[in-house]
Amino acid sequence: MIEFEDVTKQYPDGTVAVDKLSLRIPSNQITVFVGPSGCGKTTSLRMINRTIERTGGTISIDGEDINGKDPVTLRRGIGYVIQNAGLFPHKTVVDNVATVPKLLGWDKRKAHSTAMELLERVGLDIKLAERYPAQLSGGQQQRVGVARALAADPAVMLMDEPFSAVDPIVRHQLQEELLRLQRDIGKTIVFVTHDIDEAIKLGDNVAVLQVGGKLAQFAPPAELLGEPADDFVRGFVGQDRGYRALTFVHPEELPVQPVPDELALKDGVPVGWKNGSGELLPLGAVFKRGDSLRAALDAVLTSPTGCGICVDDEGKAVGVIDQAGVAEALRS
Ligand SMILES: Nc1ncnc2c1ncn2[C@@H]1O[C@H](COP(=O)(O)OP(=O)(O)OP(=O)(O)O)[C@@H](O)[C@H]1O
Repeated sequence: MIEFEDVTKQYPDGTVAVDKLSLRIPSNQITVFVGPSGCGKTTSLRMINRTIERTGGTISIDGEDINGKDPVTLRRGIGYVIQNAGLFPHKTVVDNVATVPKLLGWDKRKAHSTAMELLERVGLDIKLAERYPAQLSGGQQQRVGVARALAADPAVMLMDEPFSAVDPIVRHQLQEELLRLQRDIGKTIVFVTHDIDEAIKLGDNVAVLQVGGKLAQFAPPAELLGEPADDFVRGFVGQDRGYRALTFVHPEELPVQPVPDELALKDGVPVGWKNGSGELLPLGAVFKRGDSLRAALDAVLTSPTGCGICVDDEGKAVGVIDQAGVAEALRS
């Protein structure tokens, strides 16, 4: 656990970036700091690895005050990922990832093989390992940044707007990858973003900060959407929070109907909706059994027939649901 107790940061020019911040960041979970520009997210994050020194209060990791530790030793146990990845431009991808293990004195071969394993783990094509960062896309660079931060197997990872500079589709992929990776590695991750959707998607807990580094609310996403603590949080989480809250509703069994004849299938996989003249209309979004009500509703809303398609893990159609079915699940 990382604990902030009355933590304050006043910069030399008098700016109070963080004001008496107290919160407990649970181990092995993702905690997101979110809030408007200038509210002190980055300052709060960087005080954890002491790349910014606080001016008041205490921060402890697993009960140990971080001020009692040598900053260099402290940082070795804490991975750090930033926007634009911050890779060394003159080192190849694999050497970027192997840098910290080599600094820790691992032999070259072990550092190299660990780096290759990590690149695979973050979903990077290992054919890219000998390239230089400038020869990668933004999304690929971010994956390398994550692999590099994981290289020394730190218990804690700090991630400062790591996915902000990539386009929405790549951003979505990187978010999914992070969640998948976290299911395996279970690190204590502190993640900074100004995007409430990203916070809700990634966070086990979300800390909403107000300008001046004041904590407005610290809660799991469903609670944040369902019970915003005040008008500031309500405004920040947005107008459609009711719809977003559906992300956290996972009905045991959605009332799925059998696959109708109008749905054209190839080897069981839906390929389009047949209209009266035998043409195929494009499919909308599909959802899987066990997905949230938001996914089911999205499938209904994007389907040309008003029927959302439910698929299994292999993408084969197992049934459909219409608006009435979603409404029924909402009521139950
Ligand atoms: N070195 C500095 N000297 C003086 N003030 C600073 C310094 N660094 C940051 N600040 C101020 O501290 C406040 C918090 O900054 P911080 O970067 O932590 O906010 P943030 O929430 O991460 O913002 P953003 O989302 O825009 O990156 C801001 O008012 C900022 O101008």
